[in-house]
Amino acid sequence: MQTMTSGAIWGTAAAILFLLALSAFFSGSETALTAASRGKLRSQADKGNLGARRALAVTDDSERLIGSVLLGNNIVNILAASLATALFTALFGEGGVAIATLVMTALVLIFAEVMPKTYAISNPEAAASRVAPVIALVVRAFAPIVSVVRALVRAVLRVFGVDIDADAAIMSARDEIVGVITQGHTEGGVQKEDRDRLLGALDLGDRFVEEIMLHRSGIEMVDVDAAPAEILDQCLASRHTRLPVYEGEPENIIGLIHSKDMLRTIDRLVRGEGGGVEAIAKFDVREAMMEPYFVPETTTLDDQMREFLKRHTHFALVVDEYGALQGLITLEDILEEIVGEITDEFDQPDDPILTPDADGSYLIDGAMTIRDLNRATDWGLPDDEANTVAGLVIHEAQAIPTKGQVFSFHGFRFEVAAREAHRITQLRIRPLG
Ligand SMILES: Nc1ncnc2c1ncn2[C@@H]1O[C@H](COP(=O)(O)OP(=O)(O)OP(=O)(O)O)[C@@H](O)[C@H]1O
Ligand SMILES: [Mg+2]
Repeated sequence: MQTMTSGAIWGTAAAILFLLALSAFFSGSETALTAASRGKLRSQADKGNLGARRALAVTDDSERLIGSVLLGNNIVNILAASLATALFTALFGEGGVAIATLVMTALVLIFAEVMPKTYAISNPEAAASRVAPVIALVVRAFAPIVSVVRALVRAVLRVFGVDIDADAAIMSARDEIVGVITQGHTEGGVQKEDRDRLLGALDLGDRFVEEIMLHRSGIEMVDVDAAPAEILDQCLASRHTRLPVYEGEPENIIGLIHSKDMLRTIDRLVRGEGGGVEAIAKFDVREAMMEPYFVPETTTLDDQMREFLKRHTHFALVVDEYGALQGLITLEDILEEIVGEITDEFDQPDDPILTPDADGSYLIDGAMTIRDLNRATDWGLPDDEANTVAGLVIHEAQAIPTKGQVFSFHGFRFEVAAREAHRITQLRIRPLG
């Protein structure tokens, strides 16, 4: 049996308590730093909170942070247990090991684990900001050891055929959100309308202007050289508020006329000096029009929406990489991807309401986009190969099918109902089984 002087006994007891306090610090820090919301820390850091900024920096490499904190925690726990064993063996002889195990388990569990972690979880951001400066030092001091540990772990796992790809395991926040939303699909959690809105908003960053723009063939525009009365008639007849102005050929857009600007200019001419109704003939669309706004067709919907909001405009002309006119897009078109069809007093809904025929099949316009169809019917047709329903059938058939041809794929039966020249204009679609 070893003996200890009473000084050594008190010294060892004090060291054990000190190590327990350190252990509590590590446990609490681990919980605080992993549970703290990075969003909240970011907003506090932006307001000038130095601790929050440090907490963000230290959690940046979470693998290194966890490695360092666990290393520190284990060193102090094991050292404390060893000291306790020595102390209790000196005091009680053979039974010391058992007593040390009991006492240390209780002390570590209560004071060095549960208590600090419970405290940290009650307000993780504040706790993280407070411990971050010290933990940053610990991480720096332990960096070499943690790197060695990390390499060892990987080497051993590789022996067992497990290859660690640090990035592969990490699910992006977006994927996680999509998972939660679509999970509701099967469990009846998130309603279809809410789901469509949420997924639509999440998808804006992955989708491009060219997918939803109105094709150039459908743009209503005015000829700058047309007679004033003709331009006025055209604006009055149009359902739209803004009409592009072209010169020479329709691809050559030189401006954009807003009905209100036109009204204002004509009002000035008619009611102004030497006015009268005849003065309308003096109307010059060049004077009333504004600069057109051109955007590349490869802009994401997310970027385009921000750009519209920033520029305080709603209307853009879409061009390809050579600057050739492709179509037009408005803010409303992008918002429709989130909330579904928007119509005003003059709009005509372009999404027909789909009603199935008696046999459960739908007659669908070939130009309808797959997304709109999926949205209207709650089907899951893939939209990565083609934009429109006709495009999907052509892609799958590897040819332009003739009227009456039938295909089955993706769990649906497609029948070509009408074809004009090289376009499939109508399809009859029915879910199989
Ligand atoms: N000159 C145009 N030619 C063809 N389609 C247009 C034209 N202007 C707008 N659109 C289409 O009309 C729909 C409604 O768009 P938006 O509400 O921005 O235009 P608006 O109703 O003419 O104008 P506002 O609502 O500002 O009075 C969109 O789908 C857009 O693509
Ligand atoms: Mg409108």
